[in-house]
Amino acid sequence: MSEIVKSQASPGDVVVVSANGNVTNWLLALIEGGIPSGSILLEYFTGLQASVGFSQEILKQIQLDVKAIETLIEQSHYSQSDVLAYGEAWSSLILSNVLSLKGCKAQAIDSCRCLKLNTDTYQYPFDQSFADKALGQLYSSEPDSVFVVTGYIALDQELNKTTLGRNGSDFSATALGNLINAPSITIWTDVSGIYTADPKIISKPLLVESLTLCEAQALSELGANVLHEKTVLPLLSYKGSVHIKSFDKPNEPGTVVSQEITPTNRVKTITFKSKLNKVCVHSIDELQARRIQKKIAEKSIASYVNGYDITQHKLTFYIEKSDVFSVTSTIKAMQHYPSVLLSNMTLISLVGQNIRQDKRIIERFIRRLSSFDTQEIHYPNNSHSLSVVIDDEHAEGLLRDLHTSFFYQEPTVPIVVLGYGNIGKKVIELVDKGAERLGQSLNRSIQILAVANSKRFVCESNGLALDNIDGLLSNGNDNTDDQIFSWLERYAGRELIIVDVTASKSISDRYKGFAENKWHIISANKIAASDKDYARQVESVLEDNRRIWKKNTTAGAGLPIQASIKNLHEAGDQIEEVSGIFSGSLSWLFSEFDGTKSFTNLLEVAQDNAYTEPDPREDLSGNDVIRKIRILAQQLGFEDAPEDFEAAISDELLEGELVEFWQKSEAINTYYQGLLDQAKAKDGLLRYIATLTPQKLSLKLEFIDKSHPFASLNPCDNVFQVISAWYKDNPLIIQGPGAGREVTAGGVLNDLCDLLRGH
Ligand SMILES: NC(=O)C1=CN([C@@H]2O[C@H](COP(=O)(O)OP(=O)(O)OC[C@H]3O[C@@H](n4cnc5c(N)ncnc54)[C@H](O)[C@@H]3O)[C@@H](O)[C@H]2O)C=CC1
Ligand SMILES: N[C@@H](CC=O)C(=O)O
Repeated sequence: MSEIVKSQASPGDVVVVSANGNVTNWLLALIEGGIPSGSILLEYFTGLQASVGFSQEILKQIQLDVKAIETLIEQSHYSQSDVLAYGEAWSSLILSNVLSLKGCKAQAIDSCRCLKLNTDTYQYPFDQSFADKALGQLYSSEPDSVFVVTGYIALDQELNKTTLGRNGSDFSATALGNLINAPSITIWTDVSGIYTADPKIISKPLLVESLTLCEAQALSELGANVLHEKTVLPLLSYKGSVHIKSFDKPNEPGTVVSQEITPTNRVKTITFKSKLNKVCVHSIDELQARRIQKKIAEKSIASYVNGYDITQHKLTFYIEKSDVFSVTSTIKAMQHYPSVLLSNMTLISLVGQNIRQDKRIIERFIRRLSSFDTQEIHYPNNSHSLSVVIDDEHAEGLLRDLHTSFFYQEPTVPIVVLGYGNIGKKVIELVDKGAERLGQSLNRSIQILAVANSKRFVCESNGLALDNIDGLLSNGNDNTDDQIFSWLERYAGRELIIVDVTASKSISDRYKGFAENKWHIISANKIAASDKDYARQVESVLEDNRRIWKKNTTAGAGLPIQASIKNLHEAGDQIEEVSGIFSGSLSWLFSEFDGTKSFTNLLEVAQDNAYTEPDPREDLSGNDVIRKIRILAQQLGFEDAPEDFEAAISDELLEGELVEFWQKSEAINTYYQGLLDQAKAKDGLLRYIATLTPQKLSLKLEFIDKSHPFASLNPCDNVFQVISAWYKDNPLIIQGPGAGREVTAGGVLNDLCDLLRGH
C-alpha cells in the first residue's frame, strides 16, 4: 500500500487508513474475552515490522499500548471505542513511518482532530467548521506532508471518541473528502471495482466502469459490500469523483462514481444478498412501524424490502440472520411482537438509473422470473432498482439467468454490416427475408442498425428498412474516414454484432477495439483471423467480455470445415492432416479453362460471379488460400509449422497496380496456356493444392492424375480431406461450392444463428 500512496499522493493529500489485517477483530475479542491476552497482536506486529520495516520505536509503542489495553480491560476502565480506535492509530503510525522512510514526508493524524459528528447517531453530516479549523492548522504547519488519518474513529457531540460502525474507514474517507472538497477520492479495496454481479457466483462478470450517484446510493441501500450505505451519504453533497480500485491492480481503471456521469437508463449491476430472514410485526399503525424502522437503523442494522400494509396493519422486512436476535429484542422492548416468518432467503436486485421507468426492463425481469419459484417482487421507493426475494437454494440459478439476460444478451440484437459488396448485399437480402423466422426460432429479434461501404454509411437506431439500402446509401453519410465508428461509439459496452464483409485491413485492425467494446464479430474478411498473434489477442479480449467471434466463411465459404474440425477436436479425435483445394475461384478457373476462351476472359466471369476476391490478384498470388491455411492451422494447432507457399502465377505478372495487371492480359493468357499445355501433355489436371500437417503448411500448383481424389470436382468446388485417428484409411471428405454470393452469405447467416444460440 505504501508504494501506491508514494506513487499517487502529493503533499497535502489525505490518506485514510483502516486497521491492519485482523486487528479490529482481535481487539474486539480481547474486550469480549474471546482471547485471554494481546499476545496475538504482538506477534502480528512483530512479523509486520520484520517484513515492512517500520521503526522499532513504533513497535515498542504498540507493545506498550497492548499492555495498557490489557490493564484497562482487566480493571474494566475502558470504553469500547477507545480500545478499538488503537487499530487505526497503529495503522496510521506505521504507514506514515514507512512513507517517510521511503522519502515521502508523511504525518500520522488522529481523525478526532478533524472529524466530529453533529448528531449522536452515525448519520451524516460531520461538523464542517471543526474540520476546517483543524485541517487549516495542519496545512499551514505541515504544508509539505501527506496526512495519514485514522479511519473509523471520530468525536461525538460530547467530544468522546466514537467508532463509525461497519465500513467506518470508507465512511471517514468520503466524509473527509467532502469536508475538504477534494477533487477526487479513491477507495482502495481488494476488488478491481464494482462488477455486474458477485464474481464468487458469476465467473468473469463485467466491470462496471461508472455509476451515477443515484445508482451508487441504490446499490449501497441494497447491501453492496464495496459501497456501504454510510460511505455514500457524504457523496450526496460531494462534487468530485470517487474511484473504487484494487490495491493489487492499481493501474486498472476501476469504477468511478460521480454526479457527472450521464445516466444510461440501463441495468448496471445485480446485487445479491443471501441468508436473510423475513420479520413481520402485526397490529401496529404506520407511525409505530416507522419508529421500529428508525430504531433498527440507529443500531446500524440493514433491513431490506421494508413494507407497511395499511389494510392489515403489519410491517414486514428482511434482515440478516445474525441480526435477528438484536432486531427482535429491540422490537419487543418497544412492546410489539415480531415473528420470524421465513429464513434462508436471498434478495436479488437490478440496479440502474431510472430502470423502473423502462417497461421493457420490467417485462424482461418478470419474464425471467417466470421459470423460478420466487417469494415476492419488490419495487423499492427509488426508481433505480427492482428486487425479488427467492429462497437461498435457487438464488444462484436465478442470478445467473438474470446476469446472462441483462449483460450478455439484448432482446433485440443490433447488427452492423460493414461492406456492401457481393456478400454484404446478399447478407442483407437474406436477413430481410428471414429476420422474422429467425427471431422466432431464436427467441430474440435482430435488427440491422447500420450498413457501410468504403464511401458512405447509413444508420438508424431503431433499425434500417432493408428493402432500399442502395437508395439510402446513395444519400448516406460520409464514410471515407470510417466515420461510422464515431456514430457507433454510443453502443460501446452493449451487445452488438459487427458483420465484416469487407476485404479491408483497416477494419481488421479494429477488431481488438470491437472486442473491447464488448461487440461480437462475424467475419468473412480473412485478414484478422489469419494473423495468429492478433487473432489470439482479439479472442482473449472477447473471452474476457464473453463475446463471440464467428468466422466460418473465412475458409470454405459456407462449407462446415471449421465446425467439423472443432467438433472432432472436442470429441477427442487427433487430426493428422488436412489437404485439398481451398480456392473457389481457382477451382472454377481450372475446371473451365480448356483453351477455348482466354484465361483473362474467364477471370472476368469469375469476378462477376463473386468467386474472386475484390482484387483477383489475391487469388492468383495465393494470398487468399494462404490466409485460409493459416486460419485452419490455428484451429488444428499447427500454426507454428514451417510454411512453404507457391503462387499460382509468376511474380512479374502481379507487379504494379490492378489496372496494369489487366493490361498484361496477353502475357497472363500465354502463362496459363503454357500450364494447360503441360497438364494436357501429362494427361493430367491443374490443381492448386493446400496441405496442412503439424510438420508443414504447404500450397502448390500441381498437375494431378485424373483418378486423384481432388480431380473430379464441380466447377468452384472446394474439397477438404481430413485424415485423423478416426478417419485414417478412409478420410473424411467435405466438398461443395467454396465461393459465391449465396453460399457465403448463407454461411454468414449460419454464423449469426450459432452466435445467437451462444455457440
Ligand atoms: N466471394 C466469396 O465467395 C467469399 C468472400 N469472402 C470474403 O468476403 C469479403 C467481401 O467480399 P466481396 O463481397 O466479394 O467483396 P466486394 O468488393 O464486393 O465488397 C467489399 C465491400 O467492402 C466495402 N469496404 C471496403 N472498405 C471498407 C471500410 N473501411 N468500411 C466499410 N466498408 C468497406 C467496399 O466498399 C465494398 O462495399 C472479402 O473479405 C472476401 O474475402 C469470404 C468467403 C467467400
Ligand atoms: N476468393 C475466394 C472466395 C472465398 O473465400 C476464393 O476464390 O475461394
